[in-house]
Amino acid sequence: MTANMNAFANGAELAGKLADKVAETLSAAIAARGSATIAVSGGSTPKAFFQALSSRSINWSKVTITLVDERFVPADNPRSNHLLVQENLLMDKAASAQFFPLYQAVASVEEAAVIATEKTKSIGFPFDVAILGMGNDGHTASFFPGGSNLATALDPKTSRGIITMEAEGAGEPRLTFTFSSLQDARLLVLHIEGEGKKDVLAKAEAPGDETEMPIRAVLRRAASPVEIYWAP
Ligand SMILES: O=C1O[C@H](COP(=O)(O)O)[C@@H](O)[C@H](O)[C@H]1O
Repeated sequence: MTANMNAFANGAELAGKLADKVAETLSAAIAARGSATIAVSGGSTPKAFFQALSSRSINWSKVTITLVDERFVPADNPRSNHLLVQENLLMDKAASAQFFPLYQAVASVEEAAVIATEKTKSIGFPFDVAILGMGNDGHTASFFPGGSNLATALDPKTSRGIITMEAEGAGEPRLTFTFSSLQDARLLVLHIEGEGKKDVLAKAEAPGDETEMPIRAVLRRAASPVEIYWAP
């Protein structure tokens, strides 16, 4: 599909403009369908964007937020994506939004994936907004190079929902929405910052195997145009 580059002078400008675009999209979804859904990423990049978004005046009580992916750790773990969202997005005006976590307090990550899929069944057909990040290894969501379930996660025939992923670069076992769940979001954003990530993106845009840089699946095959938000 197409990818559009939206470049900004710095991270603060990007955070504000992306928050405006997302707030506008969520409001339009509420006006059209009575509710709105958004799946967000974790990691180190989205903090300022989350804080900016939480200040936007939209009808947050009609918004459901979930995660694109999560580590199999409880929400009080410093590496939890839930914790990042809790501390930076589910506050201020956005405190009234509903949040669906992917982590479940059960014995195995496989069991958690089944429960999370069931609990998120009512959202994301498609998501109104999905915000993806990208690691320096070309992973997005928890689609890691060498990941245990990578082929299944990227297969367009794999149904919507959450599957598990284990990979050397992933740390803990992961829970991730599948490619089919994310690629048709009404607003599909790839949010990256820094010159290093720009270089990784250029490499991903060059010919090569999707399994080496799984972000390629999104750049090449997403049904929705990919809006790239980048700042140095
Ligand atoms: O592991 C993860 O990393 C990516 C990228 O994170 P960043 O720290 O390089 O911004 C993130 O998109 C994903 O949600 C997260 O689980």
